[in-house]
Amino acid sequence: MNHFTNHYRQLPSHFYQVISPEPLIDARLVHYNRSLAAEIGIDLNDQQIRQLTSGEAMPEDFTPLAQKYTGHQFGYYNPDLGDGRGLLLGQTLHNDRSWDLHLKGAGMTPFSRRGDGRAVLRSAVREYLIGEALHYLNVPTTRCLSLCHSPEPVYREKIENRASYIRTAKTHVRFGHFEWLAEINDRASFIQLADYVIELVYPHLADEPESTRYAELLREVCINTAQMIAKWQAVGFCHGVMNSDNMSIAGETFDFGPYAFLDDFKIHYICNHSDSEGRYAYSQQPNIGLWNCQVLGQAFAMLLDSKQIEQALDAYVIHYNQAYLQAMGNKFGLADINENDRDFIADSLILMDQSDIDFHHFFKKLALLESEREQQWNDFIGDSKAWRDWQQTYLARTEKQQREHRQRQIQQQTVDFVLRNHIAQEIIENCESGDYQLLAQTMQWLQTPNNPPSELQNNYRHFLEQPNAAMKGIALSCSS
Ligand SMILES: Nc1ncnc2c1ncn2[C@@H]1O[C@H](COP(=O)(O)OP(=O)(O)OP(=O)(O)O)[C@@H](O)[C@H]1O
Repeated sequence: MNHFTNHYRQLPSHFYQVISPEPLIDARLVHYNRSLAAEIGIDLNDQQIRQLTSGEAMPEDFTPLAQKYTGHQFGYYNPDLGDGRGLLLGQTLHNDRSWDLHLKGAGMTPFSRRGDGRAVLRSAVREYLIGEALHYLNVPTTRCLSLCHSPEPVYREKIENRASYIRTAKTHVRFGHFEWLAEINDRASFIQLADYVIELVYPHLADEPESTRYAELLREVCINTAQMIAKWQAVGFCHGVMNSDNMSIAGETFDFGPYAFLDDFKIHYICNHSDSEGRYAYSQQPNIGLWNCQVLGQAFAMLLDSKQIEQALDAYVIHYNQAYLQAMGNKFGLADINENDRDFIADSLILMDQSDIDFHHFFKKLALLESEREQQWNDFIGDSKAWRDWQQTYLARTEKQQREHRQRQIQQQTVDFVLRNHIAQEIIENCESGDYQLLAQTMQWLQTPNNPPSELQNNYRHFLEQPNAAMKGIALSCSS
């Protein structure tokens, strides 16, 4: 039995505008994420979820509303943001937990500015897939529950099909919500929002005295953000649009732009074609995470002194560095990971960058090094002095480790099925032609990225191999 509500409505009324979604015409249900539905206690049937996702009908306990927020986009403050094409329907309550349900592509709102309030199938499918991919890679993330497709034309750079989808998150409160309340100097509302976030996401802080509660909140948000970004780096995920309105206060990966997983390892890889200066390049993600936390810290100056803010930002740096070292050390199969390994990891990545080596395949082959199949490693890495030297360093670093342990450790971190852009593109094209089968299969396959089922290995071998040059860098436009 579902328990729906919309507790965001407890907050002051200038936080949102209540709006009805604009239903999709002739909407078809593309997919219903039943494993997520089971986790969060949703027992709607196919017809009900189609009606909800298309905006045709919804349980009466929901109150769709567009949230007001602001944020820094590409480094510049934009005061005019808010949900321009999505509505927070409300929450489902299950096992003493609350999950936001947000309908994206729901039509125009007072925050639409020059936009049409719509989402297109292409970007909807991409967001749908990546939430699952990251979730099963153990990266905190928002995920999608259901997706609808309509033949209604929507103009982007060409005519596309309209779509709408339900996104779930611990909360849809973004860094930008707090930036907005600081900008309008609304201290009382700021405290209300901070307490709302604590109750929902950081309930262990609820009993802290006021003098430390909000400092702790900022510190924990910084730590969660740092740990999330360390995981992005380790799985080779590039977000693409790390604007502060796209940063979740819960530390979940949120609002994916033209994201990508790395193919050939390029430290400064830029997945967003609009990002001409590489602000959001792979190498920049940790620093931009800190930059966004600084922006959030400035907003929290409403309640905190500069020392408290500095401590929170210091916590970001400390926790990022710890989490990154641990995750990358694991990836290289190192035991007793310590500070000395930091240079080894950095040097290894520089060499990979110079050698045009596929990020994911590198680790797969590394697991074979020193085994009876070592030839495969040599064939993969090629015969160069730089790599022979590297191999010596690596073998010296790992010589006291049991070979089987090291291999198992690497294999546990190695991803065989990576949601590369060419895979997403093939699925999008199938969906656009009305065939949703491959999307459904992929949603299954993403659940075991380290252990691809034989069906995937037999029928979609090109999903598991390094993409060829033609498939690399598929130009995925930023317009969504
Ligand atoms: N087609 C559109 N119509 C109206 N507003 C839009 C449209 N596309 C984006 N926006 C608005 O522009 C701003 C930035 O867009 P961005 O792409 O970061 O968000 P989004 O993907 O639309 O939504 P979310 O952040 O909830 O995932 C947001 O305020 C968003 O609502």
